[in-house]
Amino acid sequence: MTTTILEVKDLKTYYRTRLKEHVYAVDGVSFTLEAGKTLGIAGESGCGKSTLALSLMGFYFPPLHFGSGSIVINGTDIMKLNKEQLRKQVSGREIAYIPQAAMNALNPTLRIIRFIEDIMKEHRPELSKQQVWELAAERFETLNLSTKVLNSYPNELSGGMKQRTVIAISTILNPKVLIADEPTSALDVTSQKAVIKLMKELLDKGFIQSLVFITHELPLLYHVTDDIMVMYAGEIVERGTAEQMIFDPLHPYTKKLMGSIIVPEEGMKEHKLAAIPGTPPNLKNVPAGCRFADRCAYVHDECRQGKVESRLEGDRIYRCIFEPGTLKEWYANEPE
Ligand SMILES: Nc1ncnc2c1ncn2[C@@H]1O[C@H](COP(=O)(O)OP(=O)(O)OP(=O)(O)O)[C@@H](O)[C@H]1O
Repeated sequence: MTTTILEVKDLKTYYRTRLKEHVYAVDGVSFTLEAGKTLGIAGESGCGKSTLALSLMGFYFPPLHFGSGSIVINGTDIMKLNKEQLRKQVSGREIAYIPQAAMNALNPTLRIIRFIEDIMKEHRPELSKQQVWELAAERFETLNLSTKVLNSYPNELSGGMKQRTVIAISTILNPKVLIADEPTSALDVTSQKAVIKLMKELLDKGFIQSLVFITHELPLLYHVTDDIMVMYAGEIVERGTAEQMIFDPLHPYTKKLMGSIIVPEEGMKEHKLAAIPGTPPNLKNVPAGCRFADRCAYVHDECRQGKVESRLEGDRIYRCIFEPGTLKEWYANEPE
């Protein structure tokens, strides 16, 4: 039996700029995440991935605003909670977020244990300092991280160790969902592997129940996640298993994104996002029809006529007016 941990329905969030313009960064996003599953989110820069992560955490601080929709975590619609309830009951406990470059944001004047003490002061005030130390040491040992780290200052740690430490701290309360935003970028390959191993261990040991992994490193998603969701201009344009999305994409944008990864043998080539000609639309004023139309090699007049809704194809979802058979025929006839 599968248990749904996170259910997002038609979520719309936006930035209000100083000029009072609205940037519709998350524009009608719906998806679910089951216990034990990992979900990758891919897409070019500016497509709304980080804003989606912030929105799922309930981090609505100007200029980011909630528009509409629901975010149900473990049965609770967090948008029905007030800020205080969100901070105490949800953040870190139900869902934890590791933002981009989080490891560089650690206060350099504090020892690592202090960050854990601060979390516990808020969430487990009954614990003594000694008990917090024991709890932290046990967690670090279980995750094969040296307990010496707890007495270190952030700048005494290597980049990879700092990132693993941030992950261990962020998951100390056993959140149901961990959202990691580009957790391996800026790390060398060995450290990337160690970070991914750590996240898998967190899942295997039940310290987290599901993982959302945001990255540009598409080969990483293939190895790390069960499913991949592709975002374009604030919308989900396709979701499927990692295998389907990489080797058998339906949406022309996914096809372009995954285009450079076509090596089915042992592992994958270490390719980054293939550059796609053109730029995503301005999210202050998105086109009425398909948002990818201006950059799509298969665009037809119908693509620009009205909003394109998501379609269900078997167990996958995609947002294009054309049938899978038509798209696949076009792709098959494409010159290599
Ligand atoms: N503080 C802000 N004020 C106004 N617009 C913003 C703000 N932060 C982000 N945006 C806009 O929101 C949109 C989505 O940005 P977001 O950072 O979520 O994209 P992303 O896919 O995570 O990109 P990246 O991979 O570069 O982090 C972009 O158009 C961006 O310019």
